[in-house]
Amino acid sequence: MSLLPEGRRFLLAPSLLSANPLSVEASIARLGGEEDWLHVDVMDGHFVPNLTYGPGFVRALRARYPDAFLDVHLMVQPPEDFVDSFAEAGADLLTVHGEATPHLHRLLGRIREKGCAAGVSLNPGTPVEWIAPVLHLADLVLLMSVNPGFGGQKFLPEVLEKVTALCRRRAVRGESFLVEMDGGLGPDNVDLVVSAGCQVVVAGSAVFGAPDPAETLRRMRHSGEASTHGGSCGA
Ligand SMILES: O=C(CO)[C@H](O)[C@H](O)COP(=O)(O)O
Ligand SMILES: [Fe+2]
Repeated sequence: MSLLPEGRRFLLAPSLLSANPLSVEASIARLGGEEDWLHVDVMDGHFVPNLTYGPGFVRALRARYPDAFLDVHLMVQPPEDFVDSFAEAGADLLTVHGEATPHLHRLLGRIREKGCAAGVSLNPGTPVEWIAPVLHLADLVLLMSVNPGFGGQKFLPEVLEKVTALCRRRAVRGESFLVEMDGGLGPDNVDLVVSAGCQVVVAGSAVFGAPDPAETLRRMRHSGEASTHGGSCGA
């Protein structure tokens, strides 16, 4: 299964972490329908030093936006305890951190059994070799380009090497996972990550902190589409 619609080079996933928590609907309306996915950051105060939403938030999003693609980024430990409830709440994609469980192989299988696409994420300090044995079970790899826990941090360019390594491996093995980048992204650097081969770009503060979030997404789309392909790794 590929999550990338035919003819699309990359998708934009605004992160609700930077939306106004008192008026999430109004924040989503300000995206003007320019978003491809809605990125939902779930934090447990244990795997990461911050707290956000539970499955009830995803259930409410699903009820209000039945056609939205809900990209749920689980920064929780152990993720095994939460996969079923977020799947049943209506997530489309559940991404778990490779660092958060010794049972990644079993867990990715469980996510698919629950009817969701399965994603695996890595912190900036974790090498891609860590997840090599499970890549055939993944629909998406989410590379953190900041240390997880907070929005508004600076993009760490050293993670671009991981995109190159993953794209090479994907081509050699004929695998189909997408590569998503998350953290410190916006109109000024989307071209860099799309040309490196990323197919999903998350952006929180750059979108919701802008005077016109819809226009910011249009600028990001234009910049990413105009970027040059990065050799054999370009999407
Ligand atoms: O997973 C995350 C943080 O752990 C967020 O998705 C990410 O930080 C997005 O925010 P910003 O674009 O402001 O960096
Ligand atoms: Fe995220």
